[in-house]
Amino acid sequence: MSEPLVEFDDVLTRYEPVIGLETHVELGTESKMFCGCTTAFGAEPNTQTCPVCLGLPGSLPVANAAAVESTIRIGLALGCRIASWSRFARKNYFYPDIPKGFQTSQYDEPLCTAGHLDVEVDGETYRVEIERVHLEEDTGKNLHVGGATGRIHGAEYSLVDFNRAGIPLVEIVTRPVAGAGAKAPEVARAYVTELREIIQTLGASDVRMEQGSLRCDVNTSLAPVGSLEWGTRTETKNVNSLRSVERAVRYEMRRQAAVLDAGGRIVQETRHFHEDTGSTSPGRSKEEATDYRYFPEPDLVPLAPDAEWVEKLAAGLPELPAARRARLREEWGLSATEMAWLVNAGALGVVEGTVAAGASPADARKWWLGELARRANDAGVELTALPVTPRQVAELSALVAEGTVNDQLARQALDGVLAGEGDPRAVVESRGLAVLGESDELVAAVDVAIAGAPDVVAKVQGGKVQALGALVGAVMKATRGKADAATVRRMLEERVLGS
Ligand SMILES: Nc1ncnc2c1ncn2[C@@H]1O[C@H](COP(=O)(O)OP(=O)(O)OP(=O)(O)O)[C@@H](O)[C@H]1O
Ligand SMILES: [Mg+2]
Ligand SMILES: [Mg+2]
Repeated sequence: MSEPLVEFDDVLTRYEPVIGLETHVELGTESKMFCGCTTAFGAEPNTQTCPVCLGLPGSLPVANAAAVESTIRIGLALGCRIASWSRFARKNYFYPDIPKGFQTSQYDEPLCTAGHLDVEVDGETYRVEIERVHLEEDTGKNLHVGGATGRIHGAEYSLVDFNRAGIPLVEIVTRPVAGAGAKAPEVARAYVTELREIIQTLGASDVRMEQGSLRCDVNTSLAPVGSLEWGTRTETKNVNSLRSVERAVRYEMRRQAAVLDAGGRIVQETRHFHEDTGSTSPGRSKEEATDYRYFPEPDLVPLAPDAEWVEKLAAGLPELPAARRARLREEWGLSATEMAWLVNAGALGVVEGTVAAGASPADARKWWLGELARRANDAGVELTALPVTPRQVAELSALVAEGTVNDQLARQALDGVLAGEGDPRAVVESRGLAVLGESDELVAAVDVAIAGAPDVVAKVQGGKVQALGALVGAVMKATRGKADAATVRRMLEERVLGS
């Protein structure tokens, strides 16, 4: 189904976009949220269930302390206020993948509230306010089988796998973000990117979007420029790549503008994102919170994290990505653009590894942002996909620093490394790339150059010292770049000028 779309730039002439992100993260705890079943991914369907996560009558849940701890740490990393008293609630709705007929979630008493996350897009900082971070449980998975199309409506029957039901799920909800204008799609993506990196740094989840351990619902609305009221949002569900987050916002902006231009109204609904076309299509019209008949979960005691524990968790937080980037920029002397480029290339780790393996930050930066970036670009691959390790790059720069090779020979050694010939030192050996010292071979080459150019020698001796360059060049050529130019120059001076 193709819908009318307004050109992206054209949208901004009449409308202001507002975005909001709900991110669900499956926590990497050993066991499920309210029972002892394992959370391991990829097992045979329905082999990781018990009466609690199947919602059998009479079974009683117990909250997983490790999941509560992870949620608080995520809240702390986002600068949230941590509640001293918090409760679970039942979110009632009927769907085959929720065995209990309700999802145990948090409603008006979440664990964490009022945080923020700053993200950078094209050198501008955007503050994304966090409304709340709460703990809930994941649903099971419906599998639609058979039928002409294999899709939900064409399926002959559906199966349900409850292995995922009850896995701890943290939901991080932003407040509406206005004022990003044309950058709204990129701000949405930058936010999810940064959030994902924070959670990864905390070790709270493996945050694999393609496996669904991090999933994003992307809310988008448009309001006429200058309007005091926000427009009606649509909610694009379960967007499962960073690129898709950006595309979903972009598409919804263009689609909604066309609806509004034609005098239509946006209905509050969920929408599905289609990777292949980058478009969205309608899902179900959205329940209001009242439709869920939320009420406090009677089977679980309230959570009351004590202040001392929360303080201890705060003190134990690792260095977060933004702080790490700021520190490395300082230590490595990178410009903001260089840092942004490295982050984008996912290459912070390889540069860090090169420094850790003994290279100076200046050398590590020179190799990765210079020669290696060029090679990756020429080969049309990611920088980190080049078949060279940080340790090998450090070895290359050590070979240059100790004078075994010059820059040109080092690049030839890199050729060998990339061709799979082994470590740099081994390649220097096997390809015979070491710089020539004041060896018999070099003395001979110097003598040949002098004998072959009496006119140049006469010029130099007559006072035109700069003419010596021609002789240096001849020696370098004769030794195929393996000589050290400064050594050659000194040897020539000794012989021609007797100094
Ligand atoms: N006018 C708007 N335009 C864009 N985003 C909005 C707008 N109003 C609210 N939002 C965003 O929509 C999201 C709503 O998420 P929230 O979890 O509060 O409710 P929900 O989507 O109705 O519930 P559920 O968790 O059941 O999906 C928030 O991120 C919020 O910032
Ligand atoms: Mg939602
Ligand atoms: Mg939500």
